Amino acid sequence: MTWTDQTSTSNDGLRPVPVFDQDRAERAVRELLLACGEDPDRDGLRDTPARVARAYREMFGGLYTDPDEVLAKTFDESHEELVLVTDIPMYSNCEHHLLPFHGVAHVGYIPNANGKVTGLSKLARLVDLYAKRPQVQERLTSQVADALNRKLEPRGVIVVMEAEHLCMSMRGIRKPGSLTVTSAVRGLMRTSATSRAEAIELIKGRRP
Ligand SMILES: Nc1nc2c(ncn2[C@@H]2O[C@H](COP(=O)(O)OP(=O)(O)OP(=O)(O)O)[C@@H](O)[C@H]2O)c(=O)[nH]1
Ligand SMILES: [Zn+2]
Repeated sequence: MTWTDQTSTSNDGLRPVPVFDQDRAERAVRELLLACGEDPDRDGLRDTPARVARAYREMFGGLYTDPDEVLAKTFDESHEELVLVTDIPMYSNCEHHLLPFHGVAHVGYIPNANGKVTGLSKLARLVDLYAKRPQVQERLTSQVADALNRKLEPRGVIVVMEAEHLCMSMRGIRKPGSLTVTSAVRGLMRTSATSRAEAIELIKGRRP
């Protein structure tokens, strides 16, 4: 496991996790049900540990994929102005409560003078990949921006995410509908107020 941003370790905190351990996850879910006072052998729960484990394998699937592969293919296109994909649906899980946060991501970049651009779907793939990890929204936002910055060497990058955190809606402080907005800007998007304002205007402007 060599990719640069991979920081996950196994449960013992020592080794990187190369693959999802289905058996271990099933045992853990069974333990959790027992800890809650449930009977994991009753009809409705019998298949639940396996199901939950499979769901986690899918939801944390981004731990097992190299983000640089997503951006491996680039095109030479002489476009040196903003490329922006807005409203990319985003589902992640907060690493504090393992509860979902979900919303939309807006991802934009200004290609460099060589016009190195990537396929539009790759921006959404990148959001997906990083979202499918135990996350905090700030890190998710930065990781998408940093991956684009590293691989495309663009003149600027902007990533904005808006999400509702279920750990704030269905439990704890219980504020359904509250939105957390995070942004990460790199290069020209950080240094040029005009470039940043143009991108933010386009992100905001699509709303009625
Ligand atoms: N900064 C940040 N905080 C998050 C994110 N997702 C969840 N949290 C917060 O993580 C914090 C964890 O706080 P703790 O005090 O350790 O846990 P807690 O007792 O369950 O906190 P409450 O949610 O306030 O009940 C909470 O304030 C959550 O709102 C995130 O993506 N970014
Ligand atoms: Zn949380």
